[in-house]
Amino acid sequence: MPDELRKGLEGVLVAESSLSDIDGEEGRLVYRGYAIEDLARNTSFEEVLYLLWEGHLPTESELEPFEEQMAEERAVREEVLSTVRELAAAEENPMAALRTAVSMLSAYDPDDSTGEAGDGEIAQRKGRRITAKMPTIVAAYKRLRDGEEPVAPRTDLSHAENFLYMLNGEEPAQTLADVFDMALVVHADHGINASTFAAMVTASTLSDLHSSVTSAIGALKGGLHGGANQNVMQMLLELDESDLTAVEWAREAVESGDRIPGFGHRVYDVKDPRARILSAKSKALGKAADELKWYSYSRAIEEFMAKETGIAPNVDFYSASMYYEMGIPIDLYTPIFAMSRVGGWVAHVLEYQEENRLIRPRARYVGPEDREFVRIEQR
Ligand SMILES: CC(=O)SCCNC(=O)CCNC(=O)[C@H](O)C(C)(C)COP(=O)(O)OP(=O)(O)OC[C@H]1O[C@@H](n2cnc3c(N)ncnc32)[C@H](O)[C@@H]1OP(=O)(O)O
Ligand SMILES: O=C([O-])CC(=O)C(=O)O
Repeated sequence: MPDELRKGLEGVLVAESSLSDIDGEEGRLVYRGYAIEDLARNTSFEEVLYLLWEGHLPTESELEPFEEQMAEERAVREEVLSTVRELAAAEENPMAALRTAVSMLSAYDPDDSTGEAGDGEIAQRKGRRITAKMPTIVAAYKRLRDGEEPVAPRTDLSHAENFLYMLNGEEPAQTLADVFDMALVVHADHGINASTFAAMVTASTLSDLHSSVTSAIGALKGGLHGGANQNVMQMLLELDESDLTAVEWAREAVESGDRIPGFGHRVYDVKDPRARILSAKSKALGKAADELKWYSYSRAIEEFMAKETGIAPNVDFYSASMYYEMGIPIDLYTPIFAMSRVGGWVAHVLEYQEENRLIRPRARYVGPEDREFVRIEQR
């Protein structure tokens, strides 16, 4: 029995992985050896999915059928949409609605989950279907919640374009689709983060992929993980409503011991490279719309935090103002994160199951010992 306790599993190695690597001291992130900056600038989300799932960047002749397969899987059955309708009517949180709907997809998946146990090919097919369908669920939820009918997916648009089309009922401007596609690229994988680990823990019992992804969505939802992007925007809105400057706001929060959402990271000691990429986009979108307020608040908070605490922004900090500038409702930011991260969840499950071992850590028992049992009538 080991005696060193690592709360939060900090620094514990649980697996070997060739998917993504993080240099937390230098602020570098690579997917399968490619720098995130190069991927963000030059690849589509579909190419990144292919990279994560197949191990190499696709050639044009590999990418085309892959994109077609993904596009053909976008439609979601009426039974699932009708549950989404009920959840939207009940004002269920959209991450919770997504979690429920993804779980429900399992019932209609052509691959039977009973025979799945550790079968990589089945998990890969399911991974493709779940990834293709998640944007349809998120867009349908948003439209139903707004009293509109869902827009059916199209197969002639990219993953990013099609999501924005289903969300707004019209084809997006190319510049917006490109920014959104880049956001999907930079959120797709990040080592053994909490939601990926949740997916792996579930997979390690030889459960099915829908269960893994459902576990992961639940883990991503929390404010210490993916849910922080929504909290960042709520904070910026509250700051805007207040009489304080951004620096005064941040100082007050830090002095009262509050955590500023979008700051700090378990692995990075310096600025998250994704925050660098997203902050440039947030600035560019703000400039184009002649509304730099959200970016400027964010910059001022970043500068204050760097000077006063040395704590740097993570991926969730600038995605918030960027999505806001794109007109995306705040409570969809985390579901959008999930629409991208599902690529990493599936890849890690597939990789882990190649040499699966049940994940089962221990706790140091600190409860009472040797108590005398007393029957209920005598207690
Ligand atoms: C996609 C993602 O999941 S990225 C992370 C998204 N989450 C957030 O942005 C929420 C805000 N951030 C945090 O709560 C944390 O930084 C986490 C959860 C991300 C990482 O937590 P941990 O690795 O456990 O760091 P830990 O909680 O030990 O913090 C270390 C120190 O930095 C401080 N700190 C960490 N984050 C913040 C923050 N956002 N604001 C203010 N102080 C902070 C802590 O108070 C602590 O200080 P102390 O040692 O004086 O007590
Ligand atoms: O790696 C982490 O712990 C959190 C994170 O940034 C991510 O999941 O993208």
